Amino acid sequence: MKVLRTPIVAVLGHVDHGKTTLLDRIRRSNVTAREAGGITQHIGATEIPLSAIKEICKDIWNVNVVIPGLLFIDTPGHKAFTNLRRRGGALADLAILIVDINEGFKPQTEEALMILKTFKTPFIVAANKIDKIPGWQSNEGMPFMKSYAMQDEVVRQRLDNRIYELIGELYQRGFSADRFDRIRDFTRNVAIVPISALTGEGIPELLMLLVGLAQRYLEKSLRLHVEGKARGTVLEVKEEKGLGLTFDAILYDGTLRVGDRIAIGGVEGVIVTHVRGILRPRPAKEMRLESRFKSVESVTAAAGIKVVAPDIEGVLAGSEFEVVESDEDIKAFEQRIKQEYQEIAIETDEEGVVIKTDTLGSLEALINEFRELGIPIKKADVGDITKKDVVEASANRDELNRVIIGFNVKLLPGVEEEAAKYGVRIFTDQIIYSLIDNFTQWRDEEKRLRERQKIESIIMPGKIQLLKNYIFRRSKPAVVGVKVLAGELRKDVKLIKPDGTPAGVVRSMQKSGENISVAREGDEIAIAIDGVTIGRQLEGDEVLYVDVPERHAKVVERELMETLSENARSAFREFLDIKRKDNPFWGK
Ligand SMILES: Nc1nc2c(ncn2[C@@H]2O[C@H](COP(=O)(O)OP(=O)(O)OP(=O)(O)O)[C@@H](O)[C@H]2O)c(=O)[nH]1
Repeated sequence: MKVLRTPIVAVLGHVDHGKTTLLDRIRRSNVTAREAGGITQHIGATEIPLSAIKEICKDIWNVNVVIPGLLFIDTPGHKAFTNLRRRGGALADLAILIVDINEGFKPQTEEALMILKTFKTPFIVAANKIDKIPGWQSNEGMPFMKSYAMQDEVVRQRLDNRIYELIGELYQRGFSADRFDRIRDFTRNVAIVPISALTGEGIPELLMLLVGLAQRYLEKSLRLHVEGKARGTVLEVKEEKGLGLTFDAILYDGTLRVGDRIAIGGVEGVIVTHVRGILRPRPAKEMRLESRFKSVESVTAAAGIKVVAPDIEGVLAGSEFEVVESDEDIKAFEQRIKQEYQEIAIETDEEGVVIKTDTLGSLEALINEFRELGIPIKKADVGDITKKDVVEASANRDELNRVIIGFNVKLLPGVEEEAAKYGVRIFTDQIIYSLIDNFTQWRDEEKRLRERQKIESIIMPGKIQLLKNYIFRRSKPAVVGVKVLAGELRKDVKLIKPDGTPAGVVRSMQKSGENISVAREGDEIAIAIDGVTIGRQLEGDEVLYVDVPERHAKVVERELMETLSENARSAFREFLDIKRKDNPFWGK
């Protein structure tokens, strides 16, 4: 028979949308479910064996399942998710994205989605707090479909409307989703299960779908070597009274035994030690006993355990460990950890921003998102922000890249002063989504500002008509009424005639008796022109063009055409024709 390991499930979602309540509810479940097969408490995780899931779902159970159950990681949230890694990705095999159905999407919902996308983790959306929908009649622990059928028509409508909103939100972010009972192909669609973590409604469907998803998609990766090499992820290192230093871990592969030699990722490289003891929590009813743990000889994945081992001071939370039998094994482990780190932490683009994060997982998610946005990355690494980072960021040619993005990291002393000195901007946040949002907003605003500055310093095309009936003075300077036919006219620009000959410099402009510095398409104004005499170089009724300097004309033609009106564009083309009549390469 195929032996599949227990899939590991994480719960993600915005603050207060109900992650903890859902985990609590699943942990407590109803009494019969607990008696049915023991929902067992692990270290850092809760296991619901298949028998207990079947009991919770008994009204609707219709699947053929060979996975042994589900293991929920007890620490909810994206941090737990991105911190806990295993070979090439996140520790969790599956995720529940919990969204308060009455509030909809929030920043951390966005963030969770982003992370799930990065790690390609299959997930189900739990639309929580349906009991708060006005008029909802709660039915403790009932399957959603059954409880839904018992609600008033208007209440059902209210719920459906909110589900549609969620579908819309997910659609905008590239996910096709629907209420679970309307989905046929779960490979293409994200299922939304309406639940109440408080009353337990919908939890039967949620669990059953998770089991179904695991069974369908993960068979290959779950078909592990329960007998193979033990591998796991460290949750945290903890001092335990009477035991000394221990580490809590999730074993995701193989069987770990007391006496096994293990290699673990540490602050300063790989640590090699051996398992002195494996502890599991005592069942709740034995809680009064002296110790909270019981010692076991071996344990099989997936499981949450506490490991007693010597020399583990430097062990890094979130890193992997593996049983090693020989020196080659240790080397291979070191190599793999290094390679994985190198694959993620990058030092590539010559020009780009600097990214610093707290963990490899969050680094991976951020890099992924920046790549998708097309923002260059010069350096990405785990750790606090240092002066060296400031120096690297400041070496960028483009100011838009003189930026450090910090997720959940500190600024080391002196960094702020250094950044101010070198004109480096630092963005930090504890939500990836807001971090990216703040940065891109700044970047967009900065770009707009530049564009404006560029436009303001560039002499833009313009075409004017002299008005013969409004000649106020013939020379020194000539003062004459004009109409701006296209583009704009500024003080101090030179003018030319359609044959390319110079027609003086605009010294000043007046509109309705007021001095102005710029006139736009359609304006009728009086201008003073230096360097010409009306009756000699000018008749006083001709069309004139702004003499855009060659360097400016290049910029206009290459970059600013889109900012011009239709009229200004054709006036500019006429102007270029004049200039290129004798020199076809003018302004090219
Ligand atoms: N009415 C109702 N309230 C709920 C439900 N689920 C959670 N709550 C309440 O919502 C509040 C927040 O729930 P938590 O479970 O603490 O939310 P969380 O997502 O774990 O929040 P953080 O741990 O702060 O991120 C609590 O007051 C819960 O009692 C539900 O299904 N219905």
